[in-house]
Amino acid sequence: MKIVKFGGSSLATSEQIEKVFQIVTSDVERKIIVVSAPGKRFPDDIKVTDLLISCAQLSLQGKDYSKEFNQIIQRYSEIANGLGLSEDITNEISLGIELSLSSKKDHPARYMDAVMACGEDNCARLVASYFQLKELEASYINPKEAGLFVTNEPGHAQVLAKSYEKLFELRKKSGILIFPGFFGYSEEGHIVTFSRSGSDITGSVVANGVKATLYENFTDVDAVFSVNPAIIHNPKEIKELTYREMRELSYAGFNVFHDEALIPAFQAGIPVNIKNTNNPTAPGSRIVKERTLSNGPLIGIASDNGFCSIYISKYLMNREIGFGRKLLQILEENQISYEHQPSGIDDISIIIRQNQLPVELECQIINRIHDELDADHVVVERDLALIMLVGEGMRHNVGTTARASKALANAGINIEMINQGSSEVSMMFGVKSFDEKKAVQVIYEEFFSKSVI
Ligand SMILES: Nc1ncnc2c1ncn2[C@@H]1O[C@H](COP(=O)(O)OP(=O)(O)O)[C@@H](O)[C@H]1O
Ligand SMILES: N[C@@H](CC(=O)OP(=O)(O)O)C(=O)O
Repeated sequence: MKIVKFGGSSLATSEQIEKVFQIVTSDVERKIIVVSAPGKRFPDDIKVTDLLISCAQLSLQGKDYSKEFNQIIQRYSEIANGLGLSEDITNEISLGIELSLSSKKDHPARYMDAVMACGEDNCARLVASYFQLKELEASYINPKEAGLFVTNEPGHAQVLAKSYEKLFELRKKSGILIFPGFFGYSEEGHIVTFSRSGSDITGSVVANGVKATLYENFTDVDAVFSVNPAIIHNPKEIKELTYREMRELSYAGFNVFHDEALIPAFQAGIPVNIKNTNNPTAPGSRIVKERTLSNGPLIGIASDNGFCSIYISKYLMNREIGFGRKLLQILEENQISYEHQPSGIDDISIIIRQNQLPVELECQIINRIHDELDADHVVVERDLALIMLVGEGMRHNVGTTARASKALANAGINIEMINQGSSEVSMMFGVKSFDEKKAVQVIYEEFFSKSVI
């Protein structure tokens, strides 16, 4: 049994949904179909999820949301008409979204989640109706009925272990099941969404639950590329990569697959195949436990910006028991999570996402670090980008750091920080955000211009 997830780009129009139908019916193993909400039809288009967010925000502020609401209904209506479905389904969708928008607002984050989930939920109902119209035995399944239970963390749900046993029972259901992605239910019965792009997580969780043989993730590119195609034109395709490599790359900026979506599939040993809805016969990229190391040290280079570092130095920091704990406690008390923590003998840098550190908070934190830890220097550096070099081959290749730093130096790019991940499959360079693209380009040139992967 295969679990097949289709992303927003694969559900954006009726023509795309016809492709989905062809793909599903071309393989009898494709039994459970996880769908996102209709995504962008063209680069400047707005995803249905973003329109729902706008509606919910306006509604929370007591403002008129009819313009955005009509845009949403228009999207569903065009799809339904294009697929030859009756007007009834659009009317039902309209009523359902209106009902959700007029529900209780006493818990805004919970309200937002319930409205956002309408995107996937209605898309699943629509796809199921279309499959039925085509005389396929297919039905919509609600995540609560299926047993997808999650933590009560609005916008950041995590699956509860008890879901897996319940999801296994889906194997007994006949016909094709259309499962809405992106949300589950808390034990109290509330709708809770995963983080953005979280339908990938639903697919992985369901694949684990039913012990699928394969998790196919259909998107709009032929493969996972070794670098973001927005930075390098026509980059090399990755045929096969390990779970660890994909986790590092998606965390660091490859938004083709959600970084939290690997663990459930990995735990059940289920391979993931990223494929293209617009070119389904292309083999795509396979994410597996182990791969043969035929290429050079790297499989991919990812990058992301919007980081800052808090640099702290204090003579004999290495001998001071509890220094790190006290430092992290200051962050914890300010509800700040950190991403990396490169350190030396007398100094340490804490890398955090910049949006967690408004300027007022920065001053307070600097003062506390000076006062409570008696630090010699505390410096906050903003607007950093992190360039992540990833590859299982790094463990067996000497000189990777030297090659990357030489490429950066030749391009006149200053390295703000280097961090070798303890997993030994990644290495991170911190550069100024304005150097991000150039840094990725020169490192790509150094490692990929002649290699075969
Ligand atoms: N390294 C990469 N390989 C492939 N695609 C990438 C990579 N980095 C970023 N992307 C982008 O990810 C997009 C697919 O992800 P997404 O937009 O979430 O698709 P979907 O609508 O299927 O969920 C691609 O169109 C591509 O622009
Ligand atoms: N629709 C949700 C969840 C999702 O997974 O979407 P997509 O498959 O389009 O990335 C979002 O936009 O976040």
